[in-house]
Amino acid sequence: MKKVLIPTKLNAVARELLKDSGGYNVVHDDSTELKELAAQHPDTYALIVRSDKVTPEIIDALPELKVIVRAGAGYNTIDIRYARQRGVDVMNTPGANANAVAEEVVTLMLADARHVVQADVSTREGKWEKKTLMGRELTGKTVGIVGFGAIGRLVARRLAGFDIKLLTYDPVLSEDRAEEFGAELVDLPTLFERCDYISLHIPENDDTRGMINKDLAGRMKEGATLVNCARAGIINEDDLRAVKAEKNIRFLNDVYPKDAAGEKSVADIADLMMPHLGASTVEANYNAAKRAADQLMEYDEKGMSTYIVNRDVPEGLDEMYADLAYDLAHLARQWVGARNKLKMIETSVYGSLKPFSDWMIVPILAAVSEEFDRSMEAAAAREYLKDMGIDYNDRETDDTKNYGNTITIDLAANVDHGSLRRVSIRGTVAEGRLMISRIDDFDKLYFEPEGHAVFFRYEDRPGVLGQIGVALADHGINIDDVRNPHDESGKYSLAIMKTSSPVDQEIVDRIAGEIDAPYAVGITF
Ligand SMILES: NC(=O)C1=CN([C@@H]2O[C@H](COP(=O)(O)OP(=O)(O)OC[C@H]3O[C@@H](n4cnc5c(N)ncnc54)[C@H](O)[C@@H]3O)[C@@H](O)[C@H]2O)C=CC1
Ligand SMILES: O=C(O)CCC(=O)C(=O)O
Repeated sequence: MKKVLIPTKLNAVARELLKDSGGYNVVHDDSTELKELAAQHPDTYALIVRSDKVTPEIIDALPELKVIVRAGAGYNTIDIRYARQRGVDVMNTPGANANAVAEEVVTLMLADARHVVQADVSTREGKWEKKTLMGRELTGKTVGIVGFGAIGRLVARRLAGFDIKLLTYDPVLSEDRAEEFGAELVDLPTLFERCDYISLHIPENDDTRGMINKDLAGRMKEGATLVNCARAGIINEDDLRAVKAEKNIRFLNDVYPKDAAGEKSVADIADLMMPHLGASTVEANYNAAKRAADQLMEYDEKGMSTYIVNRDVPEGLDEMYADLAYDLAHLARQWVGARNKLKMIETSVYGSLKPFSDWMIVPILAAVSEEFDRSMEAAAAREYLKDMGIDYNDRETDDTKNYGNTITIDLAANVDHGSLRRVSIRGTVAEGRLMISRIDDFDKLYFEPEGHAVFFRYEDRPGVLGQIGVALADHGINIDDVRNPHDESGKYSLAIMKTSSPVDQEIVDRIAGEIDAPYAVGITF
């Protein structure tokens, strides 16, 4: 029998379903530390967790481990890359607890607007504070939802009865799809400027960490409300602190860097705090537990699952080329504007990579869309592109061009006034290193996508490189490497500089303004 370890408070339905199937020996213990349980049960085959941290140490302590099921949505607490290295599949149960979070968001908004917590305390104290506890109505307000996935969409539906004006921002959402939910698709700064309530429903990852920064918080309307029932890391807490008092912003919060008792660093800026209760309803706990057990049994029956979030590269493909596709697409995405709506992806795959051209959409999509992970499947990627209204074309390629094993990725995205911004980037692997060989008309670049870099495309003239160098130095940023090719016409130059530290896009944009560079990107590979 396969041993399943459930080291967390999870509805008993998971345990019962697995036991009843006759194939599993289930250890369900929510009072012992996971580390200790791992030491006691080294023969564990499957681990079912909630927000429990699954570190390399835990994975190493379980040599028989084959699968980890996250009974929930966010898997930022599981080291999925290390799990992959160890041949461990990781699944989540997307959507299973979405309604619970959506209801929590509405609860927080109303509770704050009507001072429910203070009113209860003061009335119990014998006070009668009708004047000071004057509330506000949610009806008719403008609400912005950042991240229009399972939870974001349910928040929209649950709030529909309040006759709100709904705005949303999600880089992979089409206008038509947003409209189906009665939402207007806008860019992130617009959403922050126009909304009375803003609710965050995005995953925490390398791209979203610290995303809610001084610039965005500073755009909020006086007295507007920010709700975070997603993950703590997506807000730059100090930036929010800096603008909160000045703008009289309300901040309603469910999530923290660590799921544990103790002082909370946001306590001084949060107007309402919950101990990560978003998914803590009887219904959600049941749904997520049942889904975890069902998915595990289905995985064992079929030997695979569409819910795996850390799938591997196909057999025969050198993983470096998957990394290359990812890096090329990552740069292309920044080039066309990370927040601009993507309209088209085209690829040309040459040489021995051709048999994998179909699959390459997986790392490409993972690089351009937060909703997609490199571990997902090509069929899911194509479904996803259709859903999002993104045209995808894997072009026929001609090997007589002698490009060797190269990949070209073209992206096009809508810019503000409805026109398209396009870029074409080609790369290869040489001497065991990833190489970017071409960006649009700038050829023979042989640039290694590693560390931090800035790119500026400008009309060629003397002195520009110096100007950029001085501007970076003003911010304490050192330049480690410089390329400065001209395009075929000789009219334009591309400054590529590797930098000692990341360069905020805000700084990049400022320098771009100074040197009149319409295309300017700061990136970390
Ligand atoms: N407080 C709680 O107890 C819970 C919190 N969560 C958190 O909520 C997050 C969202 O959950 P779901 O809606 O179920 O996930 P989901 O995967 O269905 O939706 C996430 C959405 O965010 C979008 N997105 C990704 N990056 C973005 C960006 N930079 N800007 C705007 N949109 C972006 C994606 O395109 C996607 O549509 C989870 O990742 C998890 O961290 C989830 C469940 C419970
Ligand atoms: O299981 C929980 O209580 C946390 C849920 C959550 O944050 C998630 O599903 O991402």
